[in-house]
Amino acid sequence: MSHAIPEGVQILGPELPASSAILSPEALAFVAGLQREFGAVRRGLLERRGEMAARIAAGETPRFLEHTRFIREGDWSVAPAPPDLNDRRTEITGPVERKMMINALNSGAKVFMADLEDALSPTWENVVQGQQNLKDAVRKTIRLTTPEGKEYTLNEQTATLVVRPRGWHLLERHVWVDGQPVSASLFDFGLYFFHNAQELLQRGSGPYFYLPKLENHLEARLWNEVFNFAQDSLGLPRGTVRATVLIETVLAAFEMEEILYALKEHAAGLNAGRWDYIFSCIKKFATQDVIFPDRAQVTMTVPFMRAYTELLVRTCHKRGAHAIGGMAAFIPSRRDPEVNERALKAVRADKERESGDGFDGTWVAHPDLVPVALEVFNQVLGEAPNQKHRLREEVRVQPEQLLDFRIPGGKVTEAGVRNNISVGLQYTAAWLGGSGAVAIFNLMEDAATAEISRSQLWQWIHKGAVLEDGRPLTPELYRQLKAEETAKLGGLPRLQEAADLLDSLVLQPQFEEFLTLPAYTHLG
Ligand SMILES: CC(=O)SCCNC(=O)CCNC(=O)[C@H](O)C(C)(C)COP(=O)(O)OP(=O)(O)OC[C@H]1O[C@@H](n2cnc3c(N)ncnc32)[C@H](O)[C@@H]1OP(=O)(O)O
Ligand SMILES: O=CC(=O)O
Ligand SMILES: [Mg+2]
Repeated sequence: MSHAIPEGVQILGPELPASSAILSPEALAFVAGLQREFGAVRRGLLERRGEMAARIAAGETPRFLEHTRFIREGDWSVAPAPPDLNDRRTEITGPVERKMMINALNSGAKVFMADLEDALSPTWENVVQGQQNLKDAVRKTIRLTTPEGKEYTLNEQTATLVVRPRGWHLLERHVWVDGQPVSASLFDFGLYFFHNAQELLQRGSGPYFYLPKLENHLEARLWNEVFNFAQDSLGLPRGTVRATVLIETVLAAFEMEEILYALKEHAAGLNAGRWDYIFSCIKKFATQDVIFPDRAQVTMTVPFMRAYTELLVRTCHKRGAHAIGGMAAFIPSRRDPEVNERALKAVRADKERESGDGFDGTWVAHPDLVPVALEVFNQVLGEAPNQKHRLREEVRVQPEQLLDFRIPGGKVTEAGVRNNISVGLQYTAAWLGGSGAVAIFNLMEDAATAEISRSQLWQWIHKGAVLEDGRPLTPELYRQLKAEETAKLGGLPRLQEAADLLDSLVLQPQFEEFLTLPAYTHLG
């Protein structure tokens, strides 16, 4: 690289057009400072995840924590929301890709969650260019002219920007600090914060984040320490950062209050990240005698998903925090009116349930879904920015309800197996090609939904699931169905690599923690 690199930092990725602006010596020094301060604690917390998983595999049942009872019984609230994060009735999400970011910011949604996580394939180019796109979005200079000559610029009024860095389990292998790859969370957070925090404040906004895949309040506490360190380093007041935590692991559902408490003045709310949550339920109990039915049957209205979302709303409102709903995966179509109508109907029903339950806002995956989500939430909220006054004190959720994964009428079918195989293949191939969110069979698929598909296949094969027609799902039957599904996908780029990855994920005896960990070794 042409510019100086701080002592102890190595850049292994190639120089890109955005490198000099994004990977400046000062920005890299900031990220290296975070890594040196927090890298060891992060590793310790990941080890703790492994220990907890082993205890559950040995039969321990998660419970609300005894030693944090004082938090649950204490009288405290999170800090009031900043003005541009008080009305979150519709939030659009999408990867940090230039055209989509402009479309999302212009979509009419109140918030845009710019995603470096589930929706982004973290190629070196995607993460570095993504930071440049974010920098331009903050300064409102983001624009694009397509090869066909179509111009994209920002409207006068745009959504509030919230950024989702990658989860604690991931590394950014193109940047090393003192001989180790840097934490992807610290890399994504650090670069965004360094380049934009001051600018955002001057513009009347702030550095706002979504925090993914936390498993417990100690991981939230680590984020809180990162925020304090980052704010102190740049001379910004503590409490400038605002973070909304995705409750998208089954263990985090037992520590929702503790997570808000750990983030103290930085806590903004919780989000019901349904897809990773389902994945986590399958994963954490993968070695026990629980068999989940076809993916399409694990809906938001099954008892354990109701218990989790009801508890989330009650917890948030008790503490003055926003409760944000999740992503209905139905994708509208501008080409097929029937698909479009089906998607709008399904999304409307999902948003009606959420707004009726007390959520203050929700996620949508596509600009054409913003109007329906807004309409549904407008009906419930009217002029009010949120419905935090609905305390939902009647909600009582026992640990057993969060852990009772039985689904009345649930079945594993050949169609369900084929669907999981095909989605696993198509999504992994797209991810390897640099796209982290894709529409497959008219549904949004991203890293979280794809995890469900491959973890179900593992579970069905390894726990002896029997299809509704009486056949067990053996490795041989899986191989046969996979060969047929692969043949249907013809010349899809990176298909063979995706098929090899899927085979190893579903056939190996041990359950792989995240599909993106082995897949990342194949990425540019
Ligand atoms: C489990 C979770 O974590 S959920 C959150 C993470 N997942 C996501 O954020 C997924 C977000 N959604 C998407 O990525 C996309 O909607 C997809 C990939 C599912 C479908 O995208 P496409 O196939 O491009 O959809 P389609 O062709 O209908 O797009 C029409 C237009 O809408 C735009 N668009 C579609 N989705 C989005 C979005 N989320 N944000 C902004 N613009 C979007 C397209 O760029 C296109 O714009 P153009 O007309 O200017 O060319
Ligand atoms: O990140 C959201 C989810 O559903 O997973
Ligand atoms: Mg997720």
